[in-house]
Amino acid sequence: MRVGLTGGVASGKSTVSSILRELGAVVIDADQLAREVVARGTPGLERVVDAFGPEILTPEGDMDRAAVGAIVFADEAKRKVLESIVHPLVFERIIELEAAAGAEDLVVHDIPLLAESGRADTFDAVIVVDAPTEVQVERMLRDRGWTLEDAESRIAAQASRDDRRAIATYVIDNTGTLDDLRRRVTEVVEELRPAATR
Ligand SMILES: CC(C)(COP(=O)(O)OP(=O)(O)OC[C@H]1O[C@@H](n2cnc3c(N)ncnc32)[C@H](O)[C@@H]1O)[C@@H](O)C(=O)NCCC(=O)NCCS
Ligand SMILES: Nc1ncnc2c1ncn2[C@@H]1O[C@H](COP(=O)(O)OP(=O)(O)OP(=O)(O)O)[C@@H](O)[C@H]1O
Repeated sequence: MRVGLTGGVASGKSTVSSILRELGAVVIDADQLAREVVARGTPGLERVVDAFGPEILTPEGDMDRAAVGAIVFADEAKRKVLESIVHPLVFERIIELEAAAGAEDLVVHDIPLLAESGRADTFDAVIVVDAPTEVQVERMLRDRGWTLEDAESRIAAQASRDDRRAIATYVIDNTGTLDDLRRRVTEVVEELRPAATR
């Protein structure tokens, strides 16, 4: 069974992914793949440098993620350029990893931009991690050291909460404690598992 997992920035997707892994799911993480395809020395990074200039490299030759983030979350056209390089490479890797998963596995695709992609209906079910905007902002400021402007520009670059909830088979509300979250994720997996073995 293939399940899409999405949620706004800092809604708690990665936390839900780790709980799902502990519960035995195979998780394919688009954010992680988006890092791998532009790792030091890759053709992907070369294309990003061609588009954005060598100033987006650190002295060690890695992509300076904070610098690229500052550029693309302030300018939609530049964000589209970056996405046009990174997304097809991520998509290729997703296909490869999916082919390697067992037919009986619960395969969860953690895709931050699933609502934006128009691909939600290619999954057997979609889990949306949901938290009010104020909670997302509070977590970004508290845990990532971002400024209010950084936080708001990422939220502005994403689909609305309503757009995400509209594609959900299951909404996981993440306004409570981590224990509440774990309970809710376990409940959703219990509902998914019988469907997976049918
Ligand atoms: C701009 C980059 C370099 C910033 O890196 P940084 O380490 O600060 O953030 P990270 O990659 O960990 O992403 C954190 C969160 O930001 C949000 N985000 C990332 N890219 C985008 C985007 N293109 N549009 C909207 N939100 C985004 C997501 O909620 C994501 O979970 C990086 O996010 C990137 O390469 N983005 C383009 C690729 C992409 O679209 N990735 C998202 C899904 S594949
Ligand atoms: N229920 C919760 N209570 C308190 N903190 C939480 C809760 N859920 C998640 N967090 C914290 O909020 C932050 C954001 O969570 P997480 O990294 O899982 O979000 P994300 O949706 O994966 O973010 P991104 O879109 O940036 O990848 C993390 O520091 C995480 O530990």
